[in-house]
Amino acid sequence: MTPSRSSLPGEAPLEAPAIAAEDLWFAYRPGAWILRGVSLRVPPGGFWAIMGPSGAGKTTLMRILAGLLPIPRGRVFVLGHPLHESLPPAMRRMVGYIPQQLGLVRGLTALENVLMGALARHDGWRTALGFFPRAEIERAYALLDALGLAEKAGEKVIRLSGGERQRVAIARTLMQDPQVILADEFVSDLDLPRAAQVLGRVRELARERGLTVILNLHEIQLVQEFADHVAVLKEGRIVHESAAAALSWPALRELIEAPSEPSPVPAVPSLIAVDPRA
Ligand SMILES: Nc1ncnc2c1ncn2[C@@H]1O[C@H](COP(=O)(O)OP(=O)(O)OP(=O)(O)O)[C@@H](O)[C@H]1O
Repeated sequence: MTPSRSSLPGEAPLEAPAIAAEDLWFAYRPGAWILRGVSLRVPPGGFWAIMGPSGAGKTTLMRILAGLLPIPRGRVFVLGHPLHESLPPAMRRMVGYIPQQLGLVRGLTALENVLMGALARHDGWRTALGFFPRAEIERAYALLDALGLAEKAGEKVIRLSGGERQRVAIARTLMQDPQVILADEFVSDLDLPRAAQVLGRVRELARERGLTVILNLHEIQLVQEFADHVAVLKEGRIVHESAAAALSWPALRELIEAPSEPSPVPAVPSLIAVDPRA
């Protein structure tokens, strides 16, 4: 069941969101709630930014949406499937997650890293040993080419610049054929012009493919230029949502500096999550 309500008489049908969270709570340790009742609905094809101060819970939220953390309380739907129940493996491939540290294998080449994105489609021993069908190799190369990295395909990741690595990570995620991309501050190591270049390309590719994208971003200029919608997370709660262009830097600062309102604590104290990967 998806969380979309049916439309009222005379109203256009409501589009089911690509990602929806309903009253999502999360704690790494008993009682220390990191997310406190987060609700959001990201429409298909949306290009959303999540902003907020350090420690607000942005990475935690991304990891939950990527299916990497348990959901102790609340409901999350990805492409209409309930993530709080079990998500079929085929659905997991529909969600591409780019962590802040990118998760590339530095000793492998750019092309080999991109091919990793196809692993889930080929679970035989040949791919485990690095033999990919020719068509996949050509696709991986085409993706690197589309991101301006054709001539770096054979270069080991350890020898690439920060921006080149970011583009390899994007190519690897696209290789997975996702419908949703979740990217966690993946351009934070770049200066603004280079971050803008990478984000511009990601937006183009996302539009061409009809992807839904959520990015954790720190720079308001990048949010205004590239995102169509922004949500601000503070102390585990969404304190603002609007069109990205409508959020100014002074307004963001005011939101972040405003005194926090107390939030009700969930009634079931035993629902505590532990991060198994921590
Ligand atoms: N594995 C973990 N175990 C325990 N606490 C954690 C773990 N990961 C994060 N936290 C805590 O959860 C809170 C939110 O962290 P999170 O990384 O989600 O915030 P963030 O908004 O992404 O911050 P930043 O912008 O600095 O990356 C922080 O107080 C952090 O210390």
